[in-house]
Amino acid sequence: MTSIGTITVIGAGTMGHGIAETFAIHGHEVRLYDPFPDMRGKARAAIEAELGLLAETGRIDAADIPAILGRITCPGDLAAAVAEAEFIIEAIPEDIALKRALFADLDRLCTPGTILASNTSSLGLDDMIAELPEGRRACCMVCHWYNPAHLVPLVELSDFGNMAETDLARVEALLRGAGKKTIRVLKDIPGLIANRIQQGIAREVFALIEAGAASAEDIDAALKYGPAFRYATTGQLEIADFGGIDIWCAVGDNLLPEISAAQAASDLLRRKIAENKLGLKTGEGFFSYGEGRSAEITRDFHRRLIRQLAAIDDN
Ligand SMILES: NC(=O)C1=CN([C@@H]2O[C@H](COP(=O)(O)OP(=O)(O)OC[C@H]3O[C@@H](n4cnc5c(N)ncnc54)[C@H](O)[C@@H]3O)[C@@H](O)[C@H]2O)C=CC1
Ligand SMILES: O=C(O)[C@@H](O)C(=O)[C@H](O)[C@@H](O)CO
Repeated sequence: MTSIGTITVIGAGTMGHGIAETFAIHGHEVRLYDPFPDMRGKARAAIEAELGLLAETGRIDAADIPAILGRITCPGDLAAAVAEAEFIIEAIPEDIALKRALFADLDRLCTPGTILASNTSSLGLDDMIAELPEGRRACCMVCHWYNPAHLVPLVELSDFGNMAETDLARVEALLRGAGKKTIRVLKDIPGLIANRIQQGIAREVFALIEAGAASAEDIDAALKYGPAFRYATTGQLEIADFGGIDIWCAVGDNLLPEISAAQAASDLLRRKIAENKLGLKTGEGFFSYGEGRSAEITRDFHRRLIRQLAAIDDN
């Protein structure tokens, strides 16, 4: 099986910069393309800051940082960014029209056999590539990373039977070689696996806040020191086995009629959007962060995740 060489990441935002950083840390030449120069600049600054914290916490050697940065180029021209690339992943905004247009551009610009992946959170692969020729569609997949991409181990691979096994195996080897934990999603279901689970949890959390069941701090603490604490080392199906499937069945019958079955995002989120309380990026969401503390708070969040990484390294 031939390993993947040059990698191109399209979209240098929240996810794209971390994906590019991850591949560069693991020795790959990476082109990080974005049409907006300011985004390319912000991406490089974010990568440098994150590499500094990885070095400070011993995850990488500080002496390697110049070489890692040297493996990342940030072209502003799409054709140049994708030339000779063997694996391309897009992390552009979650907008089906944008993604369809980008895949059409990639079909025009890329050599046959180039693997094209989407980091989409919720859109269907087929919706993005339906207009592409059959041969190009057979090289398309979803490759869904979690935020922050350079720290969260999970990457969900999903081709829905669309790709040759050899190509899927090459991507799997690429990601595992970059320290990621991959799973294969077998059905064309929007949101894949972990996002569907996560949205189910978030739906109930927002419903509990709306109902005034507990404070925001306590609801987050309940998750952090309860189920999420267990989930860090033990999956839900194992937990059901350990707790007793009969118990999980009985409790399910009692509680499922009681919990939220909302079929749309909570109005609580819409009210906060209307108040421009978008979270850390506007200084307030469910919690208040004050002005100009985004970098400090993000660094603390990453430091917590790095400690968590150390804990699961032995798993
Ligand atoms: N933010 C998150 O927590 C996660 C997001 N995702 C998915 O990753 C994708 C990207 O999300 P984010 O990184 O959060 O978005 P973002 O808004 O932070 O970054 C998107 C980047 O794409 C660039 N861009 C816009 N139009 C473009 C185009 N036509 N061609 C190339 N670049 C373009 C923008 O300049 C921006 O830098 C979305 O599909 C999202 O659903 C997946 C996992 C987590
Ligand atoms: O949480 C993540 O990192 C990913 O699962 C995402 O796709 C987005 O954050 C999404 O879950 C937001 O709803």
